[in-house]
Amino acid sequence: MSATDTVFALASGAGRGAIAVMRLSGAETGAIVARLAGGLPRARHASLRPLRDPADGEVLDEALVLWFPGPASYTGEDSAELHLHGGPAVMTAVGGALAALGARPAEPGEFTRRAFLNGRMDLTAAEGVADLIDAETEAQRRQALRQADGALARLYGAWADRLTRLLAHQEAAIEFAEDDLPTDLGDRARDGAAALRAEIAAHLADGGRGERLREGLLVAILGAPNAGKSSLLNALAGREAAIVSARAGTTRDVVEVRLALVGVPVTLADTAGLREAADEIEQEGIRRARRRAEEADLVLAVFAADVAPDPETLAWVRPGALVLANKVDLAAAPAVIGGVAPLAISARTGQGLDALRAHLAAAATRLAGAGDAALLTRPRHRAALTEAVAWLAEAEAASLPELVSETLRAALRSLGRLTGRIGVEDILDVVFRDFCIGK
Ligand SMILES: Nc1nc2c(ncn2[C@@H]2O[C@H](COP(=O)(O)OP(=O)(O)OP(=O)(O)O)[C@@H](O)[C@H]2O)c(=O)[nH]1
Ligand SMILES: [K+]
Ligand SMILES: [Mg+2]
Repeated sequence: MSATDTVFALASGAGRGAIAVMRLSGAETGAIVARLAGGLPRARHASLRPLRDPADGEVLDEALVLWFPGPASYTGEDSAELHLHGGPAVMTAVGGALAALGARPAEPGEFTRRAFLNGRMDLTAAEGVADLIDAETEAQRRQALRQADGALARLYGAWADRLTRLLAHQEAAIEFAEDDLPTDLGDRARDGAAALRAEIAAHLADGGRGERLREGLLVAILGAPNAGKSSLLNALAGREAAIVSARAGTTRDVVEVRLALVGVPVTLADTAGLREAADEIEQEGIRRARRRAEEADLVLAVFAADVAPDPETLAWVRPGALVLANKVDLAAAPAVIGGVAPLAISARTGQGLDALRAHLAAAATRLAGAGDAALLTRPRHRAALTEAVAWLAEAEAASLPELVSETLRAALRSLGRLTGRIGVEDILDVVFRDFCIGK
């Protein structure tokens, strides 16, 4: 299997549909499409053609054929699209004909991988394409589109360019020192490293919003048995997702629903009521409740207004938790619970739920709101940038010029891994373009 094979894949979803899009990419695309469609249409113009079986000339389908010669195509290679009638038999027949003509089925992500290998996009943009396909909500879609469009690629590429220039200055400083010429190039490299480090550090200090938006927020509902947790989940979800009953210990497992709040995907988790349970299954449910709450971005600590607050749930009244007094249709909400003024709600009558939704929306914006900023979205980005910051700090502190060079080079490698772009040649290019060293 080679990256230079001509590949094909169904670009639209599998199954029946009005139209299915079969996509091809690779050097043989033009020849294969010409054989199948009796000639190549004009580049980037849709043309209706019969597709014929190369073996016996039988018409397989009438298709819209689009021809995208490289390098101005998605993959950078010669590519084509066949818009077929969307039935399984059509797909099988056309797929068989393409294979008979020498193309092979593409691996998952292979079109985008080729686009990356051909320099059509960097790694972060390729990740953005994947995220765009997976996006469930508006805010996710905007963030993914921005990234696919190269927002992170431009930011990280500009940092890599600056770093390359600093490294070139530093190398030149070493050269000039050998010639006993006075120079402040070394200081300039060090100052530049400090400035760059501050910028990257500021980008890292985003509170994890981009990553949270990509992953979605986890909100866990905790409380004593019968506090009304499942009732609250159902009220917020707008459907009977969890069983509600007057019997304490109804919920045994974690019940989750997906919601979108201000465009942020949220998993709302209802859990087993916290108490000293004798029952083995209930104990396991409570263990799961606690584990989910530990993982949660936000805990809703639910108390019933008509009973005294239980110590198990009080232990979860900590910064980052939202304290709720439920059943305020039965009794007035206490002024404070665990030192915090609770939000008064009734899962039964709906009282206070709009205020709760507003609180949740504000939390979603605070924790995962991207606004217009290009935020990092993956642990991979965070790890590479954290590494670059550490190398830059070493460069600033290094006393030997060679060590400054070494550490700047390491920082550049970290950025290079992030974008998949930087090789040593880039540094050499700048050294020889920006400097006339004269020896
Ligand atoms: N009056 C009143 N009753 C409520 C309210 N919320 C829940 N209930 C009732 O309280 C009882 C327990 O509700 P659930 O939602 O099952 O409580 P839970 O916290 O999920 O209980 P477990 O799953 O056993 O931990 C049910 O009879 C609900 O109808 C409320 O706001 N007002
Ligand atoms: K219950
Ligand atoms: Mg329940």
